[in-house]
Amino acid sequence: MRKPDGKIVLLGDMNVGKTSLLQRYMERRFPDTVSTVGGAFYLKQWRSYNISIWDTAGREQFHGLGSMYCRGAAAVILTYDVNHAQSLLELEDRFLGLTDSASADCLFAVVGNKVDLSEGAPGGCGQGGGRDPGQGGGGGPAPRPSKQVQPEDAVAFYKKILKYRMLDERDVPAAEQMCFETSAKTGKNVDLLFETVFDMVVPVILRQRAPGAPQTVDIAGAPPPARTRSGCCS
Ligand SMILES: Nc1nc2c(ncn2[C@@H]2O[C@H](COP(=O)(O)OP(=O)(O)OP(=O)(O)O)[C@@H](O)[C@H]2O)c(=O)[nH]1
Ligand SMILES: [Mg+2]
Repeated sequence: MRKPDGKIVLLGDMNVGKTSLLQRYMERRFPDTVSTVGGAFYLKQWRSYNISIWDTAGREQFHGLGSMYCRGAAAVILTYDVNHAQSLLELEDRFLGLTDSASADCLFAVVGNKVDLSEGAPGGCGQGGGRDPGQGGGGGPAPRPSKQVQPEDAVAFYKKILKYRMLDERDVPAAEQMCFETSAKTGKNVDLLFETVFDMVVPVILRQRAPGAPQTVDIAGAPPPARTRSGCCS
């Protein structure tokens, strides 16, 4: 098997729909999923490039693996559930630090999944939460959760990522281009998400391959990340 030319990693809390998004894109379906153990990857041929896409486990017990999966990544897709505000906060608190091992010019996409659940919901009702509503219990239709995270919250988080990575807004794709709202269930914006990221990752791959390009730092034996990064998003 040919070695992948570049790597994309999906990160995010458990149950936000990382595996479902990947399966929707790669297999064109929305099957039942089980919570991911460790990680798994798909290979995608995009133009003449071979891209690996890594699905990681959101469960806390696998957290330590995250930075290993991110090592040398050309893009990271940070995923939350639009009906569960805590899942966006978790990206900042738990997952962003894992990207220290990614490529220096790694791209970031911020993805709010499960928009189908709150579409048409009357404002202010429901509790949101990480689990899908309507899975048994009670009679009659389950109330729709209210959408807890708005696009501007995702844009604000994207800007925090840039600050954390010490990147200038002028040197990276605009927040509006890299923040998506998706539904793995209906397929909404799923192709747009992955194909935008693939297109943007190609120049990163080319830069990584260019003669004289700085090589990805192997952090296996490296000291902890620079102090200046810790806590700058809070
Ligand atoms: N309604 C709806 N449900 C979704 C969507 N995406 C995922 N789900 C459901 O949410 C649950 C969790 O989905 P997964 O894809 O397994 O979540 P995950 O982020 O991979 O979770 P971990 O592997 O534990 O980190 C499953 O019951 C999915 O069917 C979506 O877009 N809409
Ligand atoms: Mg999963």
